[in-house]
Amino acid sequence: MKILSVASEVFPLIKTGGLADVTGALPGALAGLGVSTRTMLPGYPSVVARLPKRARALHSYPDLFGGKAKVLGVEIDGLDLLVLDAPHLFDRPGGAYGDAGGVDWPDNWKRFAAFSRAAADVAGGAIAGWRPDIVHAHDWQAALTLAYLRYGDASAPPSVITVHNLAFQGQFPASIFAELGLPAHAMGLDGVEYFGGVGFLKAGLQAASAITTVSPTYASEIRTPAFGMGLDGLLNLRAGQLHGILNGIDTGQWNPETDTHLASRYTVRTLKHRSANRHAIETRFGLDHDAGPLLCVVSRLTWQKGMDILAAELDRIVAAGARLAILGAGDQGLEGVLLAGAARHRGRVGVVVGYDEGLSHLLQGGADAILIPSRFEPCGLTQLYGLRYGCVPVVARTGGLADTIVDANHAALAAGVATGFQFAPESGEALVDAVWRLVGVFGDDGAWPAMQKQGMKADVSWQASAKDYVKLYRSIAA
Ligand SMILES: Nc1ncnc2c1ncn2[C@@H]1O[C@H](COP(=O)(O)OP(=O)(O)O[C@H]2O[C@H](CO)[C@@H](O)[C@H](O)[C@H]2O)[C@@H](O)[C@H]1O
Repeated sequence: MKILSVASEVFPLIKTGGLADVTGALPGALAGLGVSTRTMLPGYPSVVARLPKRARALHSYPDLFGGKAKVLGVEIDGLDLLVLDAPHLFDRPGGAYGDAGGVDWPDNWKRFAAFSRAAADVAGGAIAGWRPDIVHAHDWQAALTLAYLRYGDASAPPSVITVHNLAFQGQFPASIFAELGLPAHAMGLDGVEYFGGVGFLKAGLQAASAITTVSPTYASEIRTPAFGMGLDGLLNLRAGQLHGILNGIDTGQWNPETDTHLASRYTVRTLKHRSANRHAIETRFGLDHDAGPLLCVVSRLTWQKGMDILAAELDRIVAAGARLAILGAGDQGLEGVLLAGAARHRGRVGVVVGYDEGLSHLLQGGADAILIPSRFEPCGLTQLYGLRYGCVPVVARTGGLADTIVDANHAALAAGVATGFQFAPESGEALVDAVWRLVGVFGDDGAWPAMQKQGMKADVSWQASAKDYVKLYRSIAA
């Protein structure tokens, strides 16, 4: 079976968050099940820089939304890629979605409409000798692919759309509709129209043969007004086609036994070797060297991730005897509050502002626990990395966090099945209460390593979920 995966981020070529991890790892897991994936992504500068000199142009456009464009076929790091090389849309400094200051590009609608147009062309057979059996679009940036297929190509292959985060919907004014090249009747309630404008994600949800999101709990949550972000009505209408398939992780990239980002590598049998990583973290974050629990955070600094809740509780977390190493970037107001907290608690709280893949591995490999106080979390990957690295997750009970962590309540501890700490509601009180519970278990040198080891035994690979995707692909192809 042949899949065309369409995504705006793919690790290791371009990553701003968890989407890239998933689109970079899933093809490898599917390959073992007899499913081959070609992944289409935009030709950002970081992607074009990785292309071989003579990458083959498999399809060309004299004019794609205002400039010349080509679809280049390459293989990089085992991924079979189709890169949309369209310099007028993607060759610019800054990030994938905005300038260096984080402000969204004003022509994002055009960039991702063009990307989707080209993906729909590939799905329809634009590349000689290759046509996919299924089109799998990820998030709003790829969603319009399915609308182009729905309104353009009667023989279009069946499709899946995966929602990695319903908070990002690609909502634009109605005035852009005329430039999308869709027929007039597409601008309707069951088409691309969304609250009077054009909704890219909405259009994809409407057109897809099947909808998935990245955990079973989030699949239920988004059917409620509290989590549906305006799309719960549509998702309820399409509930029969909505599936929650848990993310896995790339257990090759994330393996404490071989991870070159660590100061010291280890296995479930040599947990004591984590102490060198712990020491390296303390040095890097300017923290005291002591025997109390070292907590970490690896996160986008946003409201979704509950980083304001965390920032407001630094004093009480420090008072509980914990130290905290925070790696994050995002909201500049939050960066300031956290840096001020670190200045107030020298030696107890350290903050590194920025995006640093290697440091994120070191934190998982040396901190005792990772805090994830998200207000909502479609799946979450950092708790899965935490499990694999013996970095005990402390999570809000929501979305995929609720699905992947076994709370250390009395019964779970007694049965030896606990893998972390869950708290609810998503409040400062509940977070601090969970930290106190952690401090209690940390002081028990039987229970604590048992919990680390139990987490390390959890299956966080793609194995089970890749099978679920194959089942879904087969069911819609039939
Ligand atoms: N400052 C920093 N430096 C280095 N690395 C950093 C970093 N900040 C974050 N990261 C890394 O970025 C990734 C973030 O993963 P999340 O699961 O939290 O995804 P995110 O919320 O971006 O995406 C959405 O999509 C994913 C994938 O489906 C869902 O799991 C998730 O719930 C949903 O919100 C992890 O690999 C993490 O280590």
